[in-house]
Amino acid sequence: MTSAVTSNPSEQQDTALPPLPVTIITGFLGSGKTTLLNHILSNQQGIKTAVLVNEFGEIGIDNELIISTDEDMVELSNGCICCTINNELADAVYRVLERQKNLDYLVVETTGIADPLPVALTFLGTELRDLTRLDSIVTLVDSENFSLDLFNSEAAYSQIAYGDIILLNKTDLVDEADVDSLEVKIRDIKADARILRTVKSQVSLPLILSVGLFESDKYLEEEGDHSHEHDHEHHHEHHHAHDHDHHHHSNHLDNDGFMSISFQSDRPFSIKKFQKFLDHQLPPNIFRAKGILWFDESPMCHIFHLSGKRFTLDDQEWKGEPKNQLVLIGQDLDRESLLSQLNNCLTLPSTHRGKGFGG
Ligand SMILES: Nc1nc2c(ncn2[C@@H]2O[C@H](COP(=O)(O)OP(=O)(O)OP(=O)(O)O)[C@@H](O)[C@H]2O)c(=O)[nH]1
Repeated sequence: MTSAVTSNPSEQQDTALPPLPVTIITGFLGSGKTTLLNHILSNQQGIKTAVLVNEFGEIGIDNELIISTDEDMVELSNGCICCTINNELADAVYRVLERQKNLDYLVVETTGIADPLPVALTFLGTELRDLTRLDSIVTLVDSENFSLDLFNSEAAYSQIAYGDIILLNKTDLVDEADVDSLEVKIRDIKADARILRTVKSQVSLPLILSVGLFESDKYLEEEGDHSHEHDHEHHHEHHHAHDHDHHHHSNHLDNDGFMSISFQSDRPFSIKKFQKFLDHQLPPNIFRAKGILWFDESPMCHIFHLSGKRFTLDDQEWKGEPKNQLVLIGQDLDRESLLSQLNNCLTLPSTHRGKGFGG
C-alpha cells in the first residue's frame, strides 16, 4: 500500500490547527503557582501563551499579581473550577481559542484547593479533546508547609496523586535532609512523577512544558470505573463524577471546610494596628492570605502574602488609586469577627486628617 505517498496534500484540511498544548498548574494554597506562572510568562520567548486563572475568593487579587505582556492573554474566574464552575472552564477555553487563532500554549492555574482531576477531565472528556492536548499536570509543593495530612484536604492529596511533574518548591526555607524525606513521602503517593526541586518556582521551562507526560488513556480508563493505583477512600466521587453532560461535581469544598473572606476598603490600614492583628488576632486556621495593602504610613503599594505561618510584605508603586484588598482563606473561619477586626485596623488617610482644624 502506498497511500501515504500518493495521497493528495490538497485533500488535507488546511484549516485544521494542531491541538493546543495545555499545562495545568496545581498545588496547595500558597505553594508557588502564581510565581511559576509569572516565571513562564516572563521566559516563554516567542511563544504566544494564554493563561486561565481561577481564584477562590470574591475579589481577584491574582489579577494584580500576574505579570503579563501584550502577547499574553489572561482570563480569570472566581469560584472553584474543579467543581462549581466546571462548565465555565470549558467556555473560557473556547473563548480563548476563538479570540486568538495563532495561540501556541495554554496554561491553566487552579486554586489551591482544587482537585486537578476534574479540570483535566474537562480537556479530555468534552469536544475540547480534539482542539487541545493535555501536556501535563504540574504540582507545586510548599516544602516548608507540606505534610501528608495537610489540613485533611482531599484536594491536597489529589494534587500529588495526579501530578505528572512535582516541584518541591521553597527549598530555601528547609534543610536538604527535610526535602529528601519529603521526596520519599511524595514518591509513596506518586512513584512515577518527575520530581524537581525549586526556589521561587524557577525551573527550566523545557522540563515542564511540551513534555507530553500526561497519559490520557490512563485517565479515560479510570473514568470507566476501574480501580487505580492511587485509590483513596475519599476519591471515589471524582471517578464517577464525569457524567455525560460534562458536569464534574465534587463536594470537596464542603468536605474540606474551606472558606474565603474578602475585605476591601478605600481607607488605609494603620501599620501598628495591622501588625497587632497579625500578631494577636490572626487565627491559626487561616493558612493563606494575600492582599494589596495600603498603609497610612507608606506611599507604596504593599503586596502581602501569608502561607502557613510565614508572611511577607513587598513594595511596589501604586498602579491605580491606593486601596486595601485582602483575601483570607482557611477552615471554619468566623467571618464577622475577622471583618470587624480588619475594620478596626483602618484609619483615616493622614492627608485628610486634621482638615478643618486650620492645618
Ligand atoms: N521563600 C520562598 N518563598 C516563595 C517561594 N516560591 C514562592 N514564594 C512566595 O510564597 C508566596 C505564595 O506564592 P504564590 O506563587 O502566590 O502561591 P500560589 O500557589 O499562587 O498561591 P494561591 O494561588 O493563593 O494558592 C509568595 O509570597 C511568594 O513570593 C520560594 O521558593 N521560597
